[in-house]
Amino acid sequence: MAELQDGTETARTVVRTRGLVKRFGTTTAVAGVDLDIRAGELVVLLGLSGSGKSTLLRCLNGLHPVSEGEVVVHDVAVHECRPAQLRRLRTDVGFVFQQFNLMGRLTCLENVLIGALGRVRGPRYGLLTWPARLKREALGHLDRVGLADQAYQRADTLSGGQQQRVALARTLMQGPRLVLADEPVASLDPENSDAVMDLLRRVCREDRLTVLCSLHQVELALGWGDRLVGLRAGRKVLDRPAADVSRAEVMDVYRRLEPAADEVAVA
Ligand SMILES: Nc1ncnc2c1ncn2[C@@H]1O[C@H](COP(=O)(O)OP(=O)(O)OP(=O)(O)O)[C@@H](O)[C@H]1O
Repeated sequence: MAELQDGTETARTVVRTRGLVKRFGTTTAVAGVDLDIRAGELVVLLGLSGSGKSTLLRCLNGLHPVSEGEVVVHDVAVHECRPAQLRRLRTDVGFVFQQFNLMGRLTCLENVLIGALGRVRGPRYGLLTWPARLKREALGHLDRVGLADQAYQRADTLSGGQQQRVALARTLMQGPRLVLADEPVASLDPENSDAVMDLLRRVCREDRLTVLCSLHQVELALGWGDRLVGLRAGRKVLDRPAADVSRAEVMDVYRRLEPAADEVAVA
């Protein structure tokens, strides 16, 4: 938190992009986005398929090098980072994927411990090779996501919702200050989607984590986001507190692009 001259506190900016452009060949996926995200916010990224949500998320932790513009995360200029600096930055930035990316044949506990690989030297083969304090910590994270009883069960025997909660526990184990979640509930039913969003919201509040999460479901976005950011064809078309946004305004983000005049078919 930064302190203002009058003594009040203002949340510090965790993510700042200016004129962010990402091109893939002739496709412009992100077309000049300015974005500021403050510590402790849960920001939801909305937009049609192909509007640039995943690309924007991946530019924030350097998974995609930017084509133009600036990306600053935790005061690190990501657009100028060398590979070693990017690796360091990523220990501070968790990434949650739609498909969980768990190691199915490993237990839930081992999967969570993978989040601590950056904190130990050398590879680990099996539970016995992990320090007891890290195992206790991992069990604590599993408990927090409601899966302590499944700690020694193979991850691929869990339901999709449970697997995503294990993936969240693994992210928490990493100890990040920023979590980027790319459609974390896209393959879950409504009940499990709510459970995962509730968890994201809780870690955001309790640990003062900052979360940027892309979603397709308008109701979830309105229900769980502090702020909604809408993308259309790579441009930011909405950026407001969720409490001030109507459903109709969110639906407008999903409006199909009008075809250009010269593309309109003539009979
Ligand atoms: N690695 C890539 N190579 C080439 N084009 C890409 C690549 N990644 C994304 N694109 C293109 O960039 C545009 C934005 O894609 P992106 O995946 O960011 O959209 P999205 O909003 O996340 O879509 P979805 O909701 O379907 O995941 C699309 O036109 C896509 O085809």
